[in-house]
Amino acid sequence: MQQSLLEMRHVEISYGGEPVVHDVNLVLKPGEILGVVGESGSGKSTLIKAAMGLLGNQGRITGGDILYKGNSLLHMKPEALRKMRGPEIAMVFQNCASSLCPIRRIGDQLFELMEQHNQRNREKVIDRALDLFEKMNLSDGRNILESYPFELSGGMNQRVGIVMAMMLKPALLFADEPTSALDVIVQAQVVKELMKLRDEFGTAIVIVTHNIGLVSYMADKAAVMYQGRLLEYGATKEIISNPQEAYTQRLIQAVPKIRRG
Ligand SMILES: Nc1ncnc2c1ncn2[C@@H]1O[C@H](COP(=O)(O)OP(=O)(O)OP(=O)(O)O)[C@@H](O)[C@H]1O
Repeated sequence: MQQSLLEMRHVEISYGGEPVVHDVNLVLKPGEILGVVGESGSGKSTLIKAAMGLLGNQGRITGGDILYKGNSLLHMKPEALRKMRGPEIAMVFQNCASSLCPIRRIGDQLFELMEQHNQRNREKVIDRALDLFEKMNLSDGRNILESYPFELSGGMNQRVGIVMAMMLKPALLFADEPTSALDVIVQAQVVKELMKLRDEFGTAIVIVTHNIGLVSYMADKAAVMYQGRLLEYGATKEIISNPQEAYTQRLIQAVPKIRRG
């Protein structure tokens, strides 16, 4: 049987001692896409922050365990966890531009990132970046490397953020609302490009979104969160075609349908 890449077992997460995520159980296999959907405050981002070791001072995993490739992340030293971020587990945020330094060229930021992981061969770094830019439909990669973030559009910066996250070939990519700041046409393009990355590199993706339509389109598995609990979890097709919970039914019904004629 294929080993799971990420597993959450009865996970409880608290801020300031107050539990906000309760008893979450999930399994993600290599190359799978999991869509985590739910309303604001339901705990979606908290789940992925916990797996990245980025809960901050107030946040703690207060119950259960999170395993990556069979190893507990809870018992990992902060330094080991830091080393995993990038080459093993990477993250894309809602607004990648804000995590880029506005006054430094994209290329310099890329080299710095790679240097932190002991990859100092500039030619190799450029080759990898240009290849990824192309996969993300950014045709003029060399020009982008020379650009500052403010010179690029929101969609371009978002793609740059995804390229940055993919530079170290992570096995797992967390994407927290990666397209919600973009207009709908660019959203659709970025989603397709994310799926292409999964197909080409076998990267598993956990995508957090409010949009169950997006989950239906791209995710193999779906997790519906409500008030810190996993309300429904399973194969996306099953959940969309046969939702068990009234909340999931409402989410599906709320997706606008376009009728012509
Ligand atoms: N740093 C923090 N300190 C205290 N409470 C927090 C903190 N971050 C999140 N919370 C609380 O944890 C709960 C879950 O929040 P979380 O951000 O994970 O939800 P979410 O589903 O990702 O929401 P959104 O879609 O708005 O991003 C909420 O009640 C929120 O107020």
